[in-house]
Amino acid sequence: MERELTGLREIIGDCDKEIVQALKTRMECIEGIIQYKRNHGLPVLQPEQEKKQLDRICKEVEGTPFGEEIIHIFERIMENSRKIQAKALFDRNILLIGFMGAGKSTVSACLGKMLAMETIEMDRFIEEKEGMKISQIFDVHGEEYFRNCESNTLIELRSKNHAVISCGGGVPLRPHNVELMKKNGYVIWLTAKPEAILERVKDSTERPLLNGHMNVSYISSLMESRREKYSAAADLIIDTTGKEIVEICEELLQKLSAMQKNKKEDE
Ligand SMILES: Nc1ncnc2c1ncn2[C@@H]1O[C@H](COP(=O)(O)OP(=O)(O)OP(=O)(O)O)[C@@H](O)[C@H]1O
Ligand SMILES: O=C(O)C1=C[C@@H](O)[C@@H](O)[C@H](O)C1
Ligand SMILES: [Mg+2]
Repeated sequence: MERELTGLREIIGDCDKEIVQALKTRMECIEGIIQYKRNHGLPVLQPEQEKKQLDRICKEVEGTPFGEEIIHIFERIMENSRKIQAKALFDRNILLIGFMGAGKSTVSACLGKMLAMETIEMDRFIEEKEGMKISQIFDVHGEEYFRNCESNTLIELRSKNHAVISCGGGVPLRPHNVELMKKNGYVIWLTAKPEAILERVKDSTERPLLNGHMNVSYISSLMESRREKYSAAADLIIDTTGKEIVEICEELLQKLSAMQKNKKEDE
């Protein structure tokens, strides 16, 4: 009986060795793919390719016991492959800035999934720390206090090195914040036409600066007054008007890779 158990454990040990070897080979292939994509200016991530691989695995395990568990393991393998690709392609944080409703939070969530990167919402981070919603912080402590919370959060986030950070809409207003952001990663400015912004945020009361001012003319003038500040902070600008989220993320990744490539060639 005991010998049978030892035998089974030995087989598991051999399986693990084979799995480790196969994973090493798989990761090496991923490194090769990264290099190829870089050299040929191809999109960073190709979700249709991942879907093809997963379909292949599903067929392979069809009707076998543990099919569901095996698929689950492969999903993790693919998630980690995305992580390796993203780490190789982007060596720094990605910080999203822009007007309220420009899509920073939505794009950040989508990018985080695509690149298997950690995502950080500055507004949520502050809400958790202060134990109240942004609108309450404005009501109880005033805007200046909230702006100090933003600056302190940026200081805390200096320790992050591979995250997508969705900044509050007003973060680039302070020059010192801009300095911190630029040191901490690539700053991407998401823009949208005032009409599109209004359409996106008109039913929400969560943005204190817009409460009582839900109209295109107010949004336009506040946006205009901030344009120079956003522009000074931005490494890259992406117009989101009329675009789907995935489309925006793909454009962002394409432009970011090209920018990184140019930067490295200049160095
Ligand atoms: N490209 C888009 N097309 C249509 N709707 C969008 C787009 N991007 C975001 N939205 C929608 O607009 C709303 C605001 O988006 P989101 O919260 O991501 O903006 P934000 O830039 O994070 O705003 P804030 O600065 O207030 O945090 C959400 O309901 C979201 O679903
Ligand atoms: O643009 C702004 O000033 C703000 C944007 C939101 O993300 C919140 O940070 C807050 O509502 C202020
Ligand atoms: Mg947001």
